[in-house]
Amino acid sequence: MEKYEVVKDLGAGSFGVTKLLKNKHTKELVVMKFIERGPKVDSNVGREIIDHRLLQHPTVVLGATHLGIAMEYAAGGELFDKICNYGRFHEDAV
Ligand SMILES: Nc1ncnc2c1ncn2[C@@H]1O[C@H](COP(=O)(O)OP(=O)(O)OP(=O)(O)O)[C@@H](O)[C@H]1O
Repeated sequence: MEKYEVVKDLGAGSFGVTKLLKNKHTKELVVMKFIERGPKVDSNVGREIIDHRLLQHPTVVLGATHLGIAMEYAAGGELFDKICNYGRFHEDAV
């Protein structure tokens, strides 16, 4: 993890916090979801890892205190907002 610097916190979900990281050398952006090791790592987390594997093979990092799931950065904003705006656009068109 020393290769990366935190750009910003993206948000927090039921399991942990998600941060945007930048590789200090290549400048590549990556998203990492940090889940504290312990009881929170349950079958729901397992399902999330399987879901990510179906989309794109994730890098799962096991640290001393946290489980990390690395993802591609989706920079286009919130999917929820896009779906709501899509619905509004189609209502207006009718
Ligand atoms: N790959 C990503 N690229 C860009 N933003 C992301 C990415 N993954 C998560 N985020 C942002 O981080 C926030 C928190 O994500 P996280 O996966 O921790 O929780 P969630 O999916 O919103 O909630 P829950 O885990 O409770 O279903 C998201 O709402 C989203 O705004």
